[in-house]
Amino acid sequence: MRIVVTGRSGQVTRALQDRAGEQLEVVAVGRPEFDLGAQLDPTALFERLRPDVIVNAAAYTAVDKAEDDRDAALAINSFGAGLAARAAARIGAPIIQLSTDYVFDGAASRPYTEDDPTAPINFYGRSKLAGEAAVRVATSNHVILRTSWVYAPEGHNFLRTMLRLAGDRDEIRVVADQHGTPTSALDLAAAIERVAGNLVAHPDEPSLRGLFHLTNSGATTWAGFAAEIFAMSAARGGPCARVIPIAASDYPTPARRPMRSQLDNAKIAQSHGVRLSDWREALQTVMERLASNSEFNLCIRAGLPQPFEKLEARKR
Ligand SMILES: NC(=O)C1=CN([C@@H]2O[C@H](COP(=O)(O)OP(=O)(O)OC[C@H]3O[C@@H](n4cnc5c(N)ncnc54)[C@H](OP(=O)(O)O)[C@@H]3O)[C@@H](O)[C@H]2O)C=CC1
Ligand SMILES: Cc1cn([C@H]2C[C@H](O)[C@@H](COP(=O)(O)OP(=O)(O)O[C@H]3O[C@@H](C)C(=O)[C@@H](O)[C@H]3O)O2)c(=O)[nH]c1=O
Ligand SMILES: [Mg+2]
Repeated sequence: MRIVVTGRSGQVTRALQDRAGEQLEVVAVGRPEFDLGAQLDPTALFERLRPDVIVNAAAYTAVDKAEDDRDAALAINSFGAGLAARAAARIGAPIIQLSTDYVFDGAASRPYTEDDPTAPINFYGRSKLAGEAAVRVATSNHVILRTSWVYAPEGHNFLRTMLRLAGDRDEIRVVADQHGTPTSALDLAAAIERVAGNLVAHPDEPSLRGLFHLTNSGATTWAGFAAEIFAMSAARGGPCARVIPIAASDYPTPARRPMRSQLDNAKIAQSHGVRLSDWREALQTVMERLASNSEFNLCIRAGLPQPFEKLEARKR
């Protein structure tokens, strides 16, 4: 199977590339020849690459920046997604569109299902929701996959931000009243491969198409996620800091974030046979991967920026 994935070095793109092997070919397309913001029709590019499935993973993902950079966020996340989906339809390939828990307002008291009404409270969420609609209009041969709190050993994510901040701080204040589910890009890529395989194997099966929620299982808060990151990092001699739980109201940001955005994963388990592990288990795997890369080890070996010393001091 050949997957064409959009975005050059995004977390999901890289995780898919890592899975490439005999059964799976992964071709990443990105700027400049594939630019979701430039409103260029990618039909000819897709035609040339002859994918079995297209994964639109490219997006404007800077949540706070999107509040002030609305034209770009909308161009990429909405119009761009529509262009990619129309091109997919023209070449007869299914498209898997990535979307987000931030399409919800977070006021629910239980995990959101695919039937629950959306009501984004920030512009990133609005632009991604408009992207879902654009894909739906362009082709019925789609899967819209809403996920949340994605992290990976590489790229821009909360895990790496926390480890970096722990490099020069003993304490980090982290929001403890926003609930959701951290999701490993590695697990997400495995699931995408499975879903793509199902779409190819059953080109006319409607139950495999449409809207699905997919995250690791369980839930926590950003503070809970940070605490687990540091516990696992400390166990490997990596950077760690004390997490000071705070209210979101004490951490002002340009964009509001949902208070509860856990997603119910029952539908994709039923239709595609995909079920992801508990978020802590997934985090272990990513931490192992991270600990084996040079950056993490360098930090330990050089004793810089003293994560190890801090840890030793605490043990004494
Ligand atoms: N990160 C998260 O927490 C979550 C992400 N999602 C969704 O999952 C998908 C994948 O996210 P993730 O892998 O984390 O994304 P990243 O933030 O890691 O990467 C974004 C990707 O989008 C590409 N990109 C940005 N602008 C353009 C453009 N104008 N034209 C072409 N490519 C562009 C970037 O390209 P380049 O490599 O060239 O910089 C990069 O590859 C996105 O649709 C996102 O909305 C959903 C829920 C949570
Ligand atoms: C860096 C930092 C953040 N925070 C808070 C701010 C915010 O409420 C929360 C998460 O902040 P971030 O900016 O890392 O995460 P954010 O960009 O909101 O992450 C979102 O990205 C998009 C792309 C998605 O689709 C969502 O699913 C979600 O993953 O943590 C702290 O409390 N302390 C800190 O030191
Ligand atoms: Mg962010």
